[in-house]
Amino acid sequence: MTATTDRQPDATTALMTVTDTHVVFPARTGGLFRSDRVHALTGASLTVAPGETVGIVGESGCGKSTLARVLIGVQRPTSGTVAHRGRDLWAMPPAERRVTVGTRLGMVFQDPSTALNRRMPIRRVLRDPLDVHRRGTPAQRDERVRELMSLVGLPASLADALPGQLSGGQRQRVAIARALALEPELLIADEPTSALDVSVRAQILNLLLDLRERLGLALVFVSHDIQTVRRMSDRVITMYLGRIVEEAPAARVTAHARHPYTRALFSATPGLLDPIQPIPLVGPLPSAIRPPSGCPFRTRCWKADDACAASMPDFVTDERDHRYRCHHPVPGDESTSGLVQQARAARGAPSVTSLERT
Ligand SMILES: Nc1ncnc2c1ncn2[C@@H]1O[C@H](COP(=O)(O)OP(=O)(O)OP(=O)(O)O)[C@@H](O)[C@H]1O
Repeated sequence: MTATTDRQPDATTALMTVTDTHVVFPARTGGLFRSDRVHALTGASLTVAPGETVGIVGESGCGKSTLARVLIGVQRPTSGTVAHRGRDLWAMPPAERRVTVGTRLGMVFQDPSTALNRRMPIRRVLRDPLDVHRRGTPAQRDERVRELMSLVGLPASLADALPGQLSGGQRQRVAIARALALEPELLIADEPTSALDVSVRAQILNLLLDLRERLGLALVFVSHDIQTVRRMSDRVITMYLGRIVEEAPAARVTAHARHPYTRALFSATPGLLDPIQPIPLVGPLPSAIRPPSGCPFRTRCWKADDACAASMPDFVTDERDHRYRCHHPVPGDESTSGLVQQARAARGAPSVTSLERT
């Protein structure tokens, strides 16, 4: 087992390499002072290899979307670097960055209704990126539009329809087809099904899985739906208050997660662990404007002590490429019921709350 300040990515094999990135925003709401700043991302590092699927989980406001936007090159980090195949996106000439971001990286958003121009027929929605990046002849672009519609399971008869004439599921298929138009290497899906009816969610997830296989895409998947993240991903990243606190192979993250926050998050997901009892935590997520000193999870953690207030520990990486940063990691074989009892004993059952069920 090794202690590292963070993963040292291999830039020759990684598709995307994010190194020690911070994103700080001026506070929109909740700030007491005009000078208040939101620490949306703090020291985040990760790599995405070609063809792999990385899931990102964490409560609302933990920085998942900010990390996704940094990865896709639409959010410039306040500090730190983000590189595509070893080349720093923000050190590139702007024209080269626009081409890299526009053609190699694709993004699918939560709500297809707002992501698509309501006045553009589907044919134009899909042709637009091909026109902007001057791909092929006009006839080849028309052919590519037909190909894309078929790829995502949309009938050719919908080519002249407006987004408003389609169902939510069909609109999300259009958004996925548009993201794939220029054959990106990486697709980032930020809550791609949460605005859809439950009945079509599985179809869209299966479509993403199918496209991943057929096109050899890398996928970064952000969701509150932990079951789905686990099913879709090779690796799962847990974020808490702007920090990556754990990264584990998907098979190990459920019952063998080492960070207390990951265990609490998964225990609050119905049907994932046995018993179904959530690990009780104290209070709500602290403000990202004034995060707690040391480990930001310490204010809610049943294991916290003075060491946790004093410093954020370095990452420890085990032989399974499972990394976590915690002064008091959960033993890998500790049962959830044991953790529930420990948390109750440490805090006193009546005063504790559990994470919101996601
Ligand atoms: N443009 C912005 N200006 C100011 N604060 C922002 C901005 N974007 C995000 N934030 C803040 O940064 C923090 C992280 O937000 P982010 O959207 O990345 O979290 P998230 O985990 O994706 O949340 P959710 O699951 O609700 O989408 C939050 O406190 C949020 O309010």
